[in-house]
Amino acid sequence: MRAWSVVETGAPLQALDMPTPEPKGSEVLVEVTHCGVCHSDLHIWEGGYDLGSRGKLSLKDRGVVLPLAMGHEIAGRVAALGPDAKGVAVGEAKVVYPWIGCGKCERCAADEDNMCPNQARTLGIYRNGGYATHVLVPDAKYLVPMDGADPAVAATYACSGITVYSAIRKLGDIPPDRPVVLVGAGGLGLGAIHMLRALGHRRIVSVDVSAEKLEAARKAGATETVLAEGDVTAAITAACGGPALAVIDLVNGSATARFAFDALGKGGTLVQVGLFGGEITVPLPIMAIRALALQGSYVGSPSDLRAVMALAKEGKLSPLPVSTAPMDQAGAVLERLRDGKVTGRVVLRADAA
Ligand SMILES: NC(=O)c1ccc[n+]([C@@H]2O[C@H](COP(=O)([O-])OP(=O)(O)OC[C@H]3O[C@@H](n4cnc5c(N)ncnc54)[C@H](O)[C@@H]3O)[C@@H](O)[C@H]2O)c1
Ligand SMILES: [Zn+2]
Ligand SMILES: [Zn+2]
Repeated sequence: MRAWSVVETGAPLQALDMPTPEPKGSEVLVEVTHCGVCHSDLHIWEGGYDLGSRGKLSLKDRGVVLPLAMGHEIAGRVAALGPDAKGVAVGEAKVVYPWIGCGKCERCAADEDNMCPNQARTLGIYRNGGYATHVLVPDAKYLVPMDGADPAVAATYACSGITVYSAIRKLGDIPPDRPVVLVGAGGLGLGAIHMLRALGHRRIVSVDVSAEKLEAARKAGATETVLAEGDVTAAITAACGGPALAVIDLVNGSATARFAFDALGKGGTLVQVGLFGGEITVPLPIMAIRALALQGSYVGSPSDLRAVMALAKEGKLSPLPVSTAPMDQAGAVLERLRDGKVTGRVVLRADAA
């Protein structure tokens, strides 16, 4: 097999040839057909997270070992089965749930792998992922049937789809006409617009630094857009017709979290999803007096992936704008994403490499 791998932080990816793994026990070998390029891959490639005054969370701190084939938005076909693999057959088209936990703890037993304290089996971060011709999946239960979906779009549900689905649910019960503010109109941001619409929301305020991204947000169904310059808090308040009660920050850097927090009105919730990094300080009496909630959100569960695939199958979820590129162009795609030149998602195609 071949894996387009990070060998050194920030250096070009290298195509490494290695023996194709033979699945043991309940493992399943999947031949990758598609893999989305997520901004989280960029954070890995660039070497870690910015923790503001606490410095940096490096790959070493996170336990990420190089060389690594990144890629956690994987679609493919079952290529080989371990002797104990059940409920799956060679040749079947699947989306891979990559946020795999230890498989032994209470959270994993409750179908909450993304909340497992030990994520050592997560594909594309701690184990080789989908920037490769093949990926080894620990168990067939992490494979969701493609069910006739476009694999290039369905691949994106494994991260951006479930991430926005899970983040929206953390806002609680919001009436369909109450505005939901989305900071960032990239892969996740456009996905979140489609998801909000699929869930019946009618007012969506999209905020981004790029006029071009805001144009894409309007096409996707945002009802208001705010260019993130000048007094962004005031612009968000104006777009909402008052202080915001529901904000999802899909960038979550020092600047965006600041204006997102400041835009919150009484009883408002800010869900923090992005990993751009940095920090904000919050005035504690304001938190209390306004009864505000700050809530982090990390990807989604295996059942979230099944729920998102079902929404798509019912025709409720418009597909994220996806363009494809050959797998061997992964490094160039990462550079375009870093430079803000990607609208929607780029999905790598293994057969085109
Ligand atoms: N918490 C999670 O579970 C989770 C899951 C997936 C991705 N992420 C993170 O979410 C973030 C977004 O991922 P993506 O794939 O959508 O990235 P992307 O590069 O496709 O989109 C980022 C968007 O943010 C905009 N932006 C950048 N700086 C901004 C600013 N200061 N103000 C307003 N807009 C700004 C960009 O113009 C772009 O449209 C990344 O940090 C990624 O790592 C988190
Ligand atoms: Zn991702
Ligand atoms: Zn676990």
